[in-house]
Amino acid sequence: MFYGLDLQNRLMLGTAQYPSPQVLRAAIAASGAEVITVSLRREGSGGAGFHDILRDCGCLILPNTAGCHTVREAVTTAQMARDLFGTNWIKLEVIGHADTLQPDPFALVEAARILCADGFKVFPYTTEDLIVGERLLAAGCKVLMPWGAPIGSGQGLRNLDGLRSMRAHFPGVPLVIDAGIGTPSQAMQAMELGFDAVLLNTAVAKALDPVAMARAFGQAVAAGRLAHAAGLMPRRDMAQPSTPIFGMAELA
Ligand SMILES: CC(=O)[C@@H](O)[C@H](O)COP(=O)(O)O
Repeated sequence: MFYGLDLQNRLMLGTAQYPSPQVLRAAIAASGAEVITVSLRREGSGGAGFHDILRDCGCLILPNTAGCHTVREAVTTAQMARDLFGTNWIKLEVIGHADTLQPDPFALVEAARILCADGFKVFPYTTEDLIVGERLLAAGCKVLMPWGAPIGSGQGLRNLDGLRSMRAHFPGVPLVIDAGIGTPSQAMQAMELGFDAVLLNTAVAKALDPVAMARAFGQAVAAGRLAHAAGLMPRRDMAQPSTPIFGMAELA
């Protein structure tokens, strides 16, 4: 549940960098996504076509504060987004470093505290750091969005151990892998690990065929979720025959 909302489709799709509004529209439909994220800047510069897509696609809009570097910027952007989109959902990004676009954990927690107190349902883009996660929950967040890898890098789940620990440490908290996913198999891996959803943008928008790629990601996320629910076999160091050995011919 994401702030009381259950989602059948666990792929959340970004809406930036598509070759055209038509391709964006078709990619959203092909992905099956029920939630799309929109930056306030993009909304402002997207034109009527973009606005129509947001209105007609039937998806929930998760506005984001992409590009914000300070608490003040992020909080103001979130408040403007609430007015513009008529939702109190906000994907909170407070960027701390220009090269890695990694979140500033201190500013993030502070902005989350202010926005939660103001009635927002905050989806904070964070790292896999457990203490920062604890602080975000204490600030009022009910969902955490750890990064897979730096935004736009396509590196996948870069700190697998850290993400596994995070999943184990916050068993009841919806965790969404956000950013850095480059291939459908990486998205599937996140879901197999028990993450609740995957948010991505660049891998679809910059594909040669974004519509086909959106479909591939939708299917991968669904398959990973199904596999996790089905119970994956434990890994073993040594071989174990999968065919029973009784009944073998005895050679005298
Ligand atoms: C669109 C958005 O919110 C991005 O900031 C997000 O984190 C996606 O990252 P990728 O583009 O790496 O998928």
